[in-house]
Amino acid sequence: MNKKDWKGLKDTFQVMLYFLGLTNRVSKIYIPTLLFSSLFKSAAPFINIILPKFIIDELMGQQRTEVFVQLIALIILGNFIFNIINKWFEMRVQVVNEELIYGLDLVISEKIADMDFQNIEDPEILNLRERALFAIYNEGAIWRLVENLAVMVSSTISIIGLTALILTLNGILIFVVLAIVALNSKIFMKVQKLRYEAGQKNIPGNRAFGYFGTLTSDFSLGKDIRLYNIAPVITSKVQNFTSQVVRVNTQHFRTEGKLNGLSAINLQFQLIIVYGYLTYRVFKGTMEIGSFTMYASATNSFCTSISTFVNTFIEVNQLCRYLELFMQFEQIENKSKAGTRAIELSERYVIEFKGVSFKYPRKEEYALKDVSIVINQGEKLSVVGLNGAGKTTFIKLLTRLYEPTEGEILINGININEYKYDEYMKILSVVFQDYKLLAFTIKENIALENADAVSDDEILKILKEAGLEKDLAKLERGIHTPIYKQFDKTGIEFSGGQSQKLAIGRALFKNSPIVVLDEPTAALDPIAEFEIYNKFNDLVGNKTAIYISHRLSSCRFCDKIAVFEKGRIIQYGNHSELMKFPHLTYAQMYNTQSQYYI
Ligand SMILES: Nc1ncnc2c1ncn2[C@@H]1O[C@H](COP(=O)(O)OP(=O)(O)OP(=O)(O)O)[C@@H](O)[C@H]1O
Repeated sequence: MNKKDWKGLKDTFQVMLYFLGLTNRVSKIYIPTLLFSSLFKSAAPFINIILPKFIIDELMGQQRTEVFVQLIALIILGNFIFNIINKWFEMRVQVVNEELIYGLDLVISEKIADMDFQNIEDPEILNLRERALFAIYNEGAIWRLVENLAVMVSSTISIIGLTALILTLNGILIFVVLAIVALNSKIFMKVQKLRYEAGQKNIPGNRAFGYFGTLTSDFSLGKDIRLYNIAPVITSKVQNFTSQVVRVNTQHFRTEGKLNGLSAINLQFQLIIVYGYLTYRVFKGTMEIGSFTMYASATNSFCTSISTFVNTFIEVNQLCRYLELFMQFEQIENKSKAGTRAIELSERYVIEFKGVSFKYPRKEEYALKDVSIVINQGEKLSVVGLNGAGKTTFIKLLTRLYEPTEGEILINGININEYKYDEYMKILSVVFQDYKLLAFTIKENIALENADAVSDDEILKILKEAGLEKDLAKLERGIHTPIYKQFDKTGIEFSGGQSQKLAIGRALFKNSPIVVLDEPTAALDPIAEFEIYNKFNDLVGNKTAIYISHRLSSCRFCDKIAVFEKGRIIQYGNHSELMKFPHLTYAQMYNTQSQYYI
């Protein structure tokens, strides 16, 4: 074995240990169940190897009926008991398998939900995730690994027992079998390599199937699919990918078939040698028929066990290559949650951006450049600017979805990254433009994890403040009405404006000292917008509030306005201060919009 082989073996063991640990974390009984099942399986075949020898010896020798009947009864009873216990083990293995699969699903979902947001958008990490999940879901790599390890244990036990048995006859037979197995293992390795290569070639095709599969079941795309007649485009793309996958698989299975045929021929050679030798011994009179049967079947079982062991080991090695990707994915560091400082609960939270610049991952240009601003406790700040000016990015940094490339963001003089992530999230209520409602009831959408602990009246009060009172009055089940129809056909589909009010209600319910609304009124009609803004100062009270809006009329409610352009703050002040400069951006934007209102 050269240095590279040793390293490969070391990596394989590392991956194996990692996944055994992970499996044990997910299900404590999985490994013991599989292990006992394998131990049992490896011991049982000995009944059918050793007992027939005594039956044949008896038939060829003294032919005592009672001994013959006893031996037959023993073999039947032995097999009966073995089968019953084996079935029980199979059933248990199936149950624990399910438990493991669900548990691993949960581990993967938690990892994805817990990942730094910027990683979710990073194409390299997306690619790694894709390949890691492909190994788990399409290749079933984790459970195959554990199952294979159990098979290796059971075949090792069989090999030890059978070697002892065969050595009582002729040690050379063992070498004959080993030589054939070595030859067939080479073939098996080649088959595995081809399978891996075919799998890798099929990844783009499988990814496309996954994508197109979700397209057709994505309810939100239903309208576009019908109105733009997208279905034929999807079908033709799927057909393209199908023929690509079929081409790769046809070529692969053709080669695999030839190699498997070669391996079958090798096995015939082994049979000829073993049976030839045993027959020679019988003819020479140095072996009885009973022993002939026992040794023939022991040598066959030895060959099967050793092939199983070697092939399983090769497969484990291959699986570890797949699983390494998952290991890398699971070990991606979670930087945004590294803070350890407790947030001091206070009435005052002063936010400060100090020379903050930011580039999105793998982007050359700055989305924010040298932004410095102080937002005092209770202040209402309006953030305005043209599309792409950097307004949402400003909020994404404040909410720790991304970290500044340069400069820092402070709250009460301390870098926000130092605060414990969960505690920091509690001081912020944010409604983004692309907020999402869930297929839960209205109450659950508002109160989320606290839904059971909160009274209906509290929720109704919030929804009234958010302007949804009249809409709720029309619903038979009120706040217990489910949204969307995924789980309940009487679920409702809110309009854009109603959904937005609900999302605002969710932010109000959170009752955090800092409220951020990123274009909160975009989907609202002018009357609802007027009502929300009129009421908003009351709703928000003395909380700090940051509003991003394209409707500049809303800025008049705010203490300060920050005008963004190309990632920089180019103007800052209140409405009347900024209107004093008619040739600058704010006044021009305001005047242009007000022309349309008049
Ligand atoms: N996830 C992202 N990855 C790469 N670039 C991005 C990403 N999100 C935004 N950008 C870029 O960063 C810049 C600022 O975008 P941002 O969304 O902050 O603008 P905005 O002022 O909120 O725009 P809008 O008014 O359209 O919502 C734009 O050039 C945009 O293309």
